[in-house]
Formats: sequence, C-alpha cells, structure tokens
Amino acid sequence: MYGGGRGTGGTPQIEIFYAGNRYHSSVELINFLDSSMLKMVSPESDIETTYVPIRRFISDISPTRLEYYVVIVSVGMFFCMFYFISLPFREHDNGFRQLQTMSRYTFWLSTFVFDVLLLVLLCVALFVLQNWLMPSELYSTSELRIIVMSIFFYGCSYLPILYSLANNFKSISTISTYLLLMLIVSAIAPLITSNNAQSIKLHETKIAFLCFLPDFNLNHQLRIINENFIANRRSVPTAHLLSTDTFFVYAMAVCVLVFSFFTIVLEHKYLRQRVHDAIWMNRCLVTLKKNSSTGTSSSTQLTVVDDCANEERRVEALMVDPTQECPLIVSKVRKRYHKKVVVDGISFAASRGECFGLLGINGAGKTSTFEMIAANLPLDGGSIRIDGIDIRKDEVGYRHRFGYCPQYDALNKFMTAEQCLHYMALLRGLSTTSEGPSSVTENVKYWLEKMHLTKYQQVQVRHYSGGTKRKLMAAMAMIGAPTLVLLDEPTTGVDPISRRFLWECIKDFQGQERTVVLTSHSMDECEELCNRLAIMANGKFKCLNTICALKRLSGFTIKLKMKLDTETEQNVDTITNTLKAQFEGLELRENHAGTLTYFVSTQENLVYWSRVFRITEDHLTDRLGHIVADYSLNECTLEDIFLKFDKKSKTPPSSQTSSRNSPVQHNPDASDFV
Ligand SMILES: Nc1ncnc2c1ncn2[C@@H]1O[C@H](COP(=O)(O)OP(=O)(O)OP(=O)(O)O)[C@@H](O)[C@H]1O
Repeated sequence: MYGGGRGTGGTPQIEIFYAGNRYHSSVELINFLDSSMLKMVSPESDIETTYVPIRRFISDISPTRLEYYVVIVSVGMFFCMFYFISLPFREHDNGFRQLQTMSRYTFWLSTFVFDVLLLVLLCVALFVLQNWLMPSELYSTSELRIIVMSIFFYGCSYLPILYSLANNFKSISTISTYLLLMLIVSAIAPLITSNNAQSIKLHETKIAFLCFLPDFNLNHQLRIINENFIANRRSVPTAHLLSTDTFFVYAMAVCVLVFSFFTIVLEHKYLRQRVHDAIWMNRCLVTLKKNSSTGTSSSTQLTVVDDCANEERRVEALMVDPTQECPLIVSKVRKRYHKKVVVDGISFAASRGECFGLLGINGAGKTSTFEMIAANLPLDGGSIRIDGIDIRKDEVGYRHRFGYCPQYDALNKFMTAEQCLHYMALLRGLSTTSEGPSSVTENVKYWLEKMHLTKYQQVQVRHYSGGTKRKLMAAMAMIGAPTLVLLDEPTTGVDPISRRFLWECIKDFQGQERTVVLTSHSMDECEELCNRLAIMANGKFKCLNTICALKRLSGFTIKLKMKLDTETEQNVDTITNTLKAQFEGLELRENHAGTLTYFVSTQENLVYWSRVFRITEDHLTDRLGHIVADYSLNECTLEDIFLKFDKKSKTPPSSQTSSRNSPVQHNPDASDFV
C-alpha cells in the first residue's frame, strides 16, 4: 500500500496506490488518510473502524453446497441406521431371540419403541449441532425443524425394514448388500426425478412409487426443501412452493405397512409355512408319487417295538382326557423340510418329575422335534400341549411354561451371567419387588451359586469358556421353575466334573416335580438322567421304554470281554465253541487285536448272574486259562443297545429278514426291537 501527495493551486491532492489483491486495501487507506487529516486539525481525535460483514444473498450460496448437504445427510443417516440392525440380527443369529418367551407383538413393539427413543436423541443432537454449526445464511430454524423431523420419520420407516432383514437373513453381508443396493437406487433416482421443481412435477408418478424406499424419500424431501429455499430467497419469491408433507405420509405408510407385514406375516411361523408350502407343494406332490410308486421308504422297513404303539394309544387318550400328571403331550407331530420328512408322526407324553430322553444318530430328527416343542419351528402336522395349552391356540401362554437350553449357546455376548439370569427371571414372571422364593434377586442368586457361576456374575459372556456357557444356558432354562425344561445336549463340551455337577442340578430340578426332556449323544448321561427314552431314526421312534426294559428287549444283557494271550483263529474258535455250548444266545460281537467281545442274550432263557460267574470261572479261568489272559463281565450299556440299533437300522431289508431267522433273534420281541 502506498500513498503519495501533491497539490495544485493550494488544494491538496493525494494519490493512493494499493495492492488490488486485498479486498479491503482501498478502504483501509482512505480510512488511514481520513484519520491522518483529522489528526492534523485535531491531534486528539481519531476515527475507529469496525468490520461487520453484510449478510450474504442467495446468489452467493452455490446450489452445489445444497447438493452436498443432501448427499451428506442421506448417506450419513443410512450408515447411522446400521447401528439399529446389529442387536436384532445378533439375537436372531445366536438364538437368544428364541429364548425370549413373549408375544412377537410385544417383542417387536418394545424394540421399536426403544429404537425410536434413540432416534429422538439422535435428532435432537442433530438439530442442536446444525443450529450451532450451520452458516447463518443457510437454512432457517423452521427449515431445520422440517429437516430434522424428516430424518426422524425416515428412521421410523427404516426400522421395520431392518427388523425384517435381520430376521430373515443369516449373513450380515447379504443384508448390507441389499441395503446398499437400495441406497444406490435411492441416490441415483433423485438425480433424474427430483433435480428441480419442473422435473419433480414431470416425474410425479415415478416419485410416488420410489417414495416407498426410505432413502429415496429422504433424498427427495431434502431436494424439495432446497428448491423451496431457493424459491423463497429469490428477489421475487415464488408463491408456489413444493409440499414437504407428502414425505411424512409415505414414511408413515412404509412404517405401518412393513411393520404389519413383518409381525403378521413374516414372524407368523404358520402363515409363513403355508406360503412356503404353497410354493413347494407341486414338487412335494411329485416326490410323494415317486415314493409311493417305488414301494415303502427305508424308514418303514424297520418294525417298531410295541411300546411306541402303546405310547401312541396313551397319548390319544390323554388328548381326549388330559391329566395334571402329564404336562407335556406330543401327538403325531410331523415336520418336513422341502421334500424331506424329518419328523414323521411321533407321539409321547412326559409326566411330572420324569426325564424323557431322545436318542438317535445325527440327523435323526431330535433337534427338529425339540425346536417344535420349543415353538421355534412350526408343526406340519399333529399337536403339542403343555399343561393343556395348545401350541397353536395360545402360543404366548404355551411359551411361558417351558425353559429351553438349545444345542448352541444362545447368549448375547455383551451381557453378564447376572444380567442373563435376571432377564430370564423377569420373562418367567418372577417379581422384582417381593422377597423370597418368587423374587428375581433370590432366584438369580440361587442359580449363580448352584451353577458355581458367582465368579462370573459381572463378567461378560464373551469371556466364558464353552463349559461355562453351557452351565449358564442350563441355569437360564431352569430359572423360575417352569413346568417343562427342554435340554438339547446340555453337557456338550463340559468337563467330566462339571458334567456330573450339572446332572445333579438337573436331577434336583426334576425332583421338584418338574418335567425334563433331554437329548444327548452321551449314553451315560441318558442312563444317569432319563426315566424313559425313545430311540429315533429317520424321524420315527423305533423304540420307547425305560432303560431297563430297553436292555431286556434288546435281547442282550450280559457283555463278556476277554483278552487272549495269543490271537489265533483256532483260539478264538475254541473259546467261542466252548461258550456257545454253555450259553444259547451267545454272539461274538467284536474281535480286535486279541480282545473278544461276546454278548449273551437272556431273552430266551433266563440266565442268572451266579451261573454266568460259575461258567466263566470254570471255563475261562480253569480250562482255557492258558489262552485267556484276562476277562471281564458287565451288564450291557445303553451304548451297546444304541450301537446294535444303529447297526440294524443300516442293514438292508433283505439281510434283516434273514437275521430274523437266526437263532439269536427268533424271539418276537427281540426281533421287533428295530
Ligand atoms: N433348516 C433345514 N432345512 C433343511 N433340512 C434341515 C433343516 N434343519 C434340519 N434339516 C435336516 O433335517 C434332518 C434332521 O435334522 P435334526 O437337526 O433334527 O437332526 P438331529 O437328530 O438333531 O441331529 P444332531 O444329532 O446332529 O443334532 C437332517 O437330515 C437335517 O439335514
């Protein structure tokens, strides 16, 4: 900046040179000059200058800035909404949702209300931030209010969509892909349909359809707000502004429609099943025809022991005339996945204080049966009642009557043992106010101590070992003493000491006149806990009885195991022939590395243990002592019965017929065992 002065004819003339790249240089210099001149006249005077920017005009705000705002808000909100999917997805994925025994309306409405409250907080924060940070020349407070309300309603319409996706897809990446696709359509479509007021009017019909996508609706709404903003601030404001109300109508419509569809159709197991069946019906009909033309299926080749028929008759009678003594009645329950029948008309009833066991090889249909009893899987046929409440008629009442420990760990990893138990206790209707056995606090304390979980009381589930999680799952099933407890492989992955301890807890629970239905691959667990058990194959019960009766019916009660000094064919033959002469129903079951396993049938002839001891002592110790190194005598275990059953169920029908003619199997009961 430079100022120089020269005068002509007594009039001072001052020339000022200033740098043009600074907006205020000229003004500053004039001010400086005025000040200097004033000081010449009156040295104590001064001129003070203040810079006050003048409010900018609409022409200063570039439309691109408004565009940016639309993109940032809509994309930002889209990612914010991801937060709301995480809990429903996780609860569905880990099965915790299935444990929450309440009506689907209560569950989803309460989830919705909670999420809406979070949305309110988010919107208030957005409003405050925008008011504070937004340049004053941008939106007015009333415009900001509409924007924030639009964001809120956008969130409300998005929530039911998220719930539907979370409950119908198994992978979060699949859900993200669908949502991103929706975002892309919603981001591109407004560029064509909502670019300006004319374009909005031109594409009214398309917009009407696209507005059902929440992202498009929000994007479109923000563009309308911008159009109105520009129109309002023109030197001659336009009288015709675009309406912002349609957004709210669409948002509400989407919210109500999707929520209703989700809770009434998608979450309604039986309705969904009917839709599913309608789609698959044709294929199934074809399969059924094929089956009938090829004769009986493999499952019908196995005959069923009479006790299953007796149980069926008992269940039929109970269905007509139920008693308090039998809280659980399962009658002719069927389940099919697409073309495959996995549970084929099974019936049983479990009494108070009884532990009923379900055994079967992998894929026999045990878990499907459990899931149906636990009301997580719709029945294709038959009915289930607990305490006389039919699963189809009053699902909420039905759900309140049982505790379920599924095969997997259905736990929210961020919860502690205390929180999990507290939550389940509340769901079982225990009181938070009263004291004593029916209070939540007492029950939580009791189960924490009983399951040795006190040290994990405040530790999040994510830090637990597999066994500790199973213990917590079992406690969650039993807390609040429901009438029935369903235990699906409760001790898988539990160490032997904890396993025995868990058995004691289950027995105690059973002792309180509670019914337990158990499935396990551990035979000793079934022997220890079950009063009666059923062996399942191909979705059917192949036998159902007490363990003692099953052992008796299996035809083998005595197991003789021996170790030979030298394993030769001749030695094996000598021993087998000697023993066969003594025991009629003897069968060599296994010959491996010099160890022979014989099963002695006691079906035909009653064999007394004293006689068995005498014969083995006489023959194996005295006469054949030179070839037999050692031997042991045991009662047949459940595992032996199960293995025999499994072997039989895999035998082709032709060989089964011949085996029925074998000397060991000729007893009708024994042959009918499988
Ligand atoms: N969602 C499903 N869709 C299609 N088939 C299924 C589904 N769930 C189970 N199945 C099939 O149903 C049959 C019975 O399965 P289920 O899980 O009930 O058997 P399981 O006896 O519990 O077996 P495991 O002892 O291994 O748990 C299996 O053949 C399985 O492949």
